[in-house]
Amino acid sequence: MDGGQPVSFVTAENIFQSYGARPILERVNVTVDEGEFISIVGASGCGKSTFLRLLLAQERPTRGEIRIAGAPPAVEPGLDRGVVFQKYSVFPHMTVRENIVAGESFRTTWGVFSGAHKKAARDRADDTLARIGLDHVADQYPATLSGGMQQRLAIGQALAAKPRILLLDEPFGALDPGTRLSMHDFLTELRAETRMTVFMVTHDLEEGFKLGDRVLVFDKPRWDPTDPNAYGATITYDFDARDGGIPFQRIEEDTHVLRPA
Ligand SMILES: Nc1ncnc2c1ncn2[C@@H]1O[C@H](COP(=O)(O)OP(=O)(O)OP(=O)(O)O)[C@@H](O)[C@H]1O
Repeated sequence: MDGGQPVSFVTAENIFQSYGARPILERVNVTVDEGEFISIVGASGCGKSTFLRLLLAQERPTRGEIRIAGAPPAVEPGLDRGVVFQKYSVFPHMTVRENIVAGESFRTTWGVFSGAHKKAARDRADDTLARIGLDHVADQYPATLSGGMQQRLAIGQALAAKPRILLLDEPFGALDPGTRLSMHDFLTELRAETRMTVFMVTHDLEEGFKLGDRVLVFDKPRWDPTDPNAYGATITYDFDARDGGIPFQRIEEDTHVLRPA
């Protein structure tokens, strides 16, 4: 913040991304303020996860530039950006507590703690586990936890490194509706505490509007029926979703983004 005004934190400027000759994203432009929660929706295969990978610097765009706090995103994982996927975000061979310690250790030079640092890291991990309601299963392995608990662990692990940006790729997609709702509350609380910037890909428009400050719709503005892969997707709508945003039904009518691909 600068004099009370939000300052652009993440910027995507004229991003194009192609795999071989196939365009996936084209002319993606967006500016995000620190602390905003950005939901990303769009048809399957339109490049939502690709956009997250660009933010993570796992890939470089074919054209255009991503900037985080004024600089290209660092290639090292886990320093300023934490990531959670629908599945497989935690280490199955580590206990719950070890997973949290591992999340924080991404901030260290070598990715490991030693001596007194290790003990302090375990204590901090126990605080985090109490915070996310998993202290009673600290010594268990992830496979023994429910889906909701595993995703809470994954989010706790991603937050242990104190990232400024949290990237969520359909984090609740595999959970039953009740667990999903309690995860919404959990994420809302965590966000109020940390004021982190969040990008969340979801197939659930209601979830996107409920949690997001803005909902970005990725879609193909140009479409060749004889060659569906001829053009890439871009951000076709950028909805203000604060205070409930625009009603779900209207989005569906206006954009058709949820039509099956
Ligand atoms: N490394 C890659 N090489 C070639 N093609 C890729 C690569 N990664 C992704 N793709 C293709 O790019 C397209 C966009 O993929 P992406 O996963 O970003 O879409 P998405 O919108 O996240 O889809 P979904 O909603 O189904 O998860 C897909 O057709 C995918 O097959």
